Amino acid sequence: MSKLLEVTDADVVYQLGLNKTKTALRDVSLAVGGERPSITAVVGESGSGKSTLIRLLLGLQPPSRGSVRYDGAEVARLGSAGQRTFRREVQAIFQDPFSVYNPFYRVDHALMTPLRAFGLIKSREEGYGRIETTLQRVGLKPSETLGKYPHQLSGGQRQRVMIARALLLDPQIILADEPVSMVDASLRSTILEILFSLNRDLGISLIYVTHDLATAYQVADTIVVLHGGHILEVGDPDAVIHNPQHPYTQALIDAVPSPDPDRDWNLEAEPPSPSAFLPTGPVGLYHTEPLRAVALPLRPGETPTTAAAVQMAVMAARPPFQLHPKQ
Ligand SMILES: Nc1ncnc2c1ncn2[C@@H]1O[C@H](COP(=O)(O)OP(=O)(O)OP(=O)(O)O)[C@@H](O)[C@H]1O
Repeated sequence: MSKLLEVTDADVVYQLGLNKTKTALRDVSLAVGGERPSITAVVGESGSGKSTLIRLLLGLQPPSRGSVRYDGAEVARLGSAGQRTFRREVQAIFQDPFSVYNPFYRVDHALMTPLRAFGLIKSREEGYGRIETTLQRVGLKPSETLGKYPHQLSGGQRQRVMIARALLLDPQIILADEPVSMVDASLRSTILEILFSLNRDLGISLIYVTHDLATAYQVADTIVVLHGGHILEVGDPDAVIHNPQHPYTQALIDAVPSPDPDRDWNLEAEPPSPSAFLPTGPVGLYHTEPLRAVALPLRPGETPTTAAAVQMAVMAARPPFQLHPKQ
């Protein structure tokens, strides 16, 4: 059982001028953690209020109405010891890890500093021991990572170092804000799998904030659809995808690139290999009729669709289907 982070009936209203306000979130309620470690995906387009929600959950933005509670206590009213625990146990991973690093320090510094700041280590050696174990946990080789400056790492490595940095603090909850939007398509599923394993193996609850319904479906056990600062729909991924209650959710589903039966493919030409279009790992097909299929990343535990079926979907797809062409 992990600690519960809970937003209840919250509004966030920004003051734009003397008489002008902007309501970025209205009547939002959301709970993460508690009885069972969970993965909640918050899906919304630009301007829907995702960043505001993250700031609210991190205690960086006070609600204009309603409450944000962690382990039963109002976050805004936590004393200094409570604040410290909250800041350690609720970690965030942002979309552009480069902006989080100080370019003048080696990554060791980014990893050691929080360990020292929270008094979690007694010596440099102990720190390096924990750092090396944690880097391995996220699939990085310490010998290829430590001693490097941020610009000497790939985007995917930087993002994994950020996940390691969060993990070092032994968090209860991780808020991941578009964690895969800036990494190479072929790494996307690897990073999502790492996040998924933190939940499955370490019991960490995750909030995965994204504009991408497909990856939300892939990892989450609950999908929250945010639009214009409102939560329009909440449910388990299958219910949300197969039986959306709100037209906006349907529009999001429709926006997932799908095959176009009218597309005139030159069948004389060598058909493209599915892997050229779908490097994010095995896929499942939604509508199984030929030429009407929608390929989405597989969720853990699902059986992959046969390569032939994927090939058919790819052949029938219009260009936007090539969402993640190999670089
Ligand atoms: N500090 C602020 N002052 C005034 N308005 C703001 C402020 N921050 C955000 N907003 C407005 O609140 C709304 C929600 O913004 P927010 O950044 O939370 O959305 P978002 O879903 O994260 O968008 P994006 O994906 O583009 O970052 C937007 O209309 C934005 O212009």
